Amino acid sequence: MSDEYEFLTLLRSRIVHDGARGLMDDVAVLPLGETRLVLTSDTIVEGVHYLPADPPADIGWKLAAVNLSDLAAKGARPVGCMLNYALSGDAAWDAAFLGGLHDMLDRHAMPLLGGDTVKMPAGSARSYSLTAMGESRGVVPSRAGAQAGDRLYVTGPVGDAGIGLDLARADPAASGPLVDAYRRPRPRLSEGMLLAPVVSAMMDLSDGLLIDAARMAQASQVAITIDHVPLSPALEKARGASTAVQMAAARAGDDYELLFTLPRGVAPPVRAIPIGHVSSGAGLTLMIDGAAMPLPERLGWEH
Ligand SMILES: Nc1ncnc2c1ncn2[C@@H]1O[C@H](COP(=O)(O)OP(=O)(O)OP(=O)(O)O)[C@@H](O)[C@H]1O
Ligand SMILES: Cc1ncc(C[n+]2csc(CCOP(=O)(O)O)c2C)c(N)n1
Ligand SMILES: [Mg+2]
Repeated sequence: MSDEYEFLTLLRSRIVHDGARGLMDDVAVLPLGETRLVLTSDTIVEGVHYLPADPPADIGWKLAAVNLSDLAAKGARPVGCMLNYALSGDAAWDAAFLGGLHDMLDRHAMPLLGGDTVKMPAGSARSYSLTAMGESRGVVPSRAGAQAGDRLYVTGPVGDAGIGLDLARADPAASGPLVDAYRRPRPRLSEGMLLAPVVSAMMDLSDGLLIDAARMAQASQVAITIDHVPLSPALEKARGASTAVQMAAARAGDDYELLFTLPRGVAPPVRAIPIGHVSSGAGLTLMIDGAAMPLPERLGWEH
């Protein structure tokens, strides 16, 4: 059991408010008059979520994108956010970070409303947090609604960011679509809004397809089978499409695509790739090229 899983289990035992969704979802949801407030908070840590040599504008972009992605997963419209910032000691670096943060926020009309600024002890790794608020006037899909018989989809291929991270680690000046997928993820907000009214369950892919699908199965109390690991042309060109490459892509994380289920016979209203199905029971099955694969001990990212 990971430290994170153990801590979340402890937190869950103390949760009493319905708005927390049992801490089994991407967000909290608070009814507010006619609408629902959708709340999420994500932190990125130097050396854990980004590389110290990553360009500051990309780090700011990524902080905004990972938070917006949780709103996308619930079909929420961004309404505002709060930033917790640790000064770098380099004013130009801080300005570039804010430039990238605002690039991403502006694309989705997300106003920055406030926050807090601190200084860290010299030499300590830095971390940045954003709390994002969205609103929804319709259904806010959860991870828990997948039903036996549903089909499983993803809004795009997985694994690009994982290879992008390897490339950026090897050469901080590396560029191209895979490095971009790692440094400049694109949260699927318009897709999420179109999907929210029709899906039975939805979440974003941050920790890896396998672990996130296993979480959806657990929250929905169903079994999920993945029979296709979708790879991008760029990834196939760089690494091929062997079983090992597909397995790595399914565990890599940082994808920020939407994973969702639809009743059989309902066509997705956005471009999406069918990757499996839901059945009664529990747990996750992975098929690659028609063969059931033993699941790796670690399905994805867990702290
Ligand atoms: N320190 C914490 N205090 C209270 N709730 C927490 C804490 N950490 C996580 N949670 C809650 O646990 C649930 C799962 O969180 P998790 O971070 O795994 O989801 P996520 O934000 O979708 O994932 P990711 O961080 O990979 O984007 C959410 O409801 C989240 O609000
Ligand atoms: C330098 C560096 N090393 C590894 C990774 C990969 N990674 C770290 S945490 C995480 C899941 C999301 O985190 P959380 O669940 O905390 O939101 C992923 C995919 C990275 N992005 N940067
Ligand atoms: Mg999420």
